[in-house]
Amino acid sequence: MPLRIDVITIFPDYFAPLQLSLMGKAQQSGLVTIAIHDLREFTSDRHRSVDDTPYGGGAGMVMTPEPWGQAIDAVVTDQSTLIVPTPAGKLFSQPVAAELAHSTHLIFACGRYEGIDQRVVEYYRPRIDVRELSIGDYVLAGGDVATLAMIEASVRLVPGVLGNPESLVEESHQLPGVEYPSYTKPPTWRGLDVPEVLLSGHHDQIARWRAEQSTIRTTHNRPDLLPGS
Ligand SMILES: CC(C)N1CCN(Cc2ccc(Cn3ccc4ccc(-c5n[nH]c(N)c5C#N)cc43)cc2)CC1
Repeated sequence: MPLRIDVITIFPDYFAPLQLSLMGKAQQSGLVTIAIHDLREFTSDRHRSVDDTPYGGGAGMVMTPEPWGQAIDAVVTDQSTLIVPTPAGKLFSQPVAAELAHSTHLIFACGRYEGIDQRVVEYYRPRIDVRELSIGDYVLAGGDVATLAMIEASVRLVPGVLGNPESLVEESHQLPGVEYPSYTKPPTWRGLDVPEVLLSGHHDQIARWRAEQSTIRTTHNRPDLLPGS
């Protein structure tokens, strides 16, 4: 049963990259099907409007609920998970990507402006799994880029999508922290040599060196990922 993904957005062209590379191959192989829907196709007024002023005042505009209700109703099943990207969401992570990779049907609601009327989440929450997710503590102009990131992170974990599942095995067994530095040919480049140990063929020494390098990089770049932090 392929993973089905429906993306609802006012900028369908944002998702053209999903036809390329690994995501494109995943679709061609039938492991994943991805459909992009223009929210404005679900409006009923002449101007195809999707936003209005916020109740209670405040800056900007809020996306009105009805087009979202029409669009989600057009694709939803009882197996659906509705993902709503938002700065206020729970943090998206590799474990969440693994959960999404094993879903049956994902619907991504890509908001813009100041967000989507909260009643959309309130309406679907009693009916299907609804997840408000954020990809990080910085502010984007909408949910489209976040959706691209979450789709790529999740789809690469769908069994059969990655040509070399070995890289997933290594990724999953990796010690907490960031990965070690990687090198390839040539052995010397602009006077810089590949670390000698990597050319030695001593796999135990290579593994030890890589673990040390991971710890050094994690300590420097991501001390929050160190064990016990
Ligand atoms: C007081 C009141 C008027 N302010 C109202 C706006 N608040 C913050 C605010 C700022 C910008 C946007 C733009 N936007 C629209 C839909 C949407 C979806 C995701 C994201 C998003 N940003 N960063 C992430 N990691 C995200 C994810 N995932 C951003 C989105 C939405 C929301 C700040 C408070």
